[in-house]
Amino acid sequence: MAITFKQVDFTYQPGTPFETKALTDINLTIPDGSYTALIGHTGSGKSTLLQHLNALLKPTSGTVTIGERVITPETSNKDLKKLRQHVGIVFQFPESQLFEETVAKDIAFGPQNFGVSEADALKTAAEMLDLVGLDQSLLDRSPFDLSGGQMRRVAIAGVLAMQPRVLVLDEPTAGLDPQGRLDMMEMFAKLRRERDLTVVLVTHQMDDVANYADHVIVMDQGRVVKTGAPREIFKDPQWLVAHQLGLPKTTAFAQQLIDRGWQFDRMPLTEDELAADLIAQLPATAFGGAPTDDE
Ligand SMILES: Nc1ncnc2c1ncn2[C@@H]1O[C@H](COP(=O)(O)OP(=O)(O)OP(=O)(O)O)[C@@H](O)[C@H]1O
Repeated sequence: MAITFKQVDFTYQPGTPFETKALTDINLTIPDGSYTALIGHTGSGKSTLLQHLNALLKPTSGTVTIGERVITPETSNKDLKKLRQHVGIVFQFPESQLFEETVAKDIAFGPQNFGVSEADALKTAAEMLDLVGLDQSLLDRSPFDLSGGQMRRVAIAGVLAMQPRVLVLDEPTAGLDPQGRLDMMEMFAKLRRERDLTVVLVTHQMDDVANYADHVIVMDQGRVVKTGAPREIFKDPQWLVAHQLGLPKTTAFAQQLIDRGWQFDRMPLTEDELAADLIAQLPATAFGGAPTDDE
């Protein structure tokens, strides 16, 4: 499901001494089926933009088109249920929103709220638990007895239980250890493949952008300052620094080599790409020479 912003402005608390303009003239498209990363330094407007993706916030001016649905400043708060079902948002630290006495009930809560029978919602809960890589034996446990990583997966299962077509992730790996982060990111990649989802990832982790995203939106001071494929975004390290953004580790390493006279046909983004480029440039003897027929 594609999402398009046209000339969107958003102001918090307009007409008060606390008035803050958070979005200015946003024009962008999140392509259907894309894995879009939304990046920008603190306060650039990412969370504000994210809340427009399912009309939790409505533009102060301009339009947001989500699939067939057009949201304008005049859109009523009624009748947004379907939209909220289609666009599932996993907020930061989603485990803080768990509240039911069992994992199964917590995951089933959303569908039941949308009129699904208890039996069907519990069946969905079991399927979703599987989808997020947790064992069925957890269904009857209290969510508060689980580890932090498991709790987060349960919260994500609750969002997936609504069968969204767009999954929005706000810093989903915050607070996890490196292995937990990798597992979580791999889980989203698998979910996207298996469920044909459009994914929107808000992140400060440039490695995740390089490894997973196919489309990037860069924000600065409430404006979109660049959009493009990761390779396009990361090819200009000075521009990134000027916008207080880092480079993926692999790209930063390649940049150091470039500064020492190495050349790359393309800026390597992932470890695999860097390894392939380095091997191609090193003399075969560096690896003990190419095997001969005698060996
Ligand atoms: N509820 C609010 N009321 C008033 N101003 C707000 C509110 N939420 C955010 N802002 C302001 O809007 C601007 C954009 O903030 P936003 O949280 O969208 O940025 P962000 O890029 O998500 O930041 P971070 O990376 O720290 O999460 C900032 O100037 C912020 O202070």
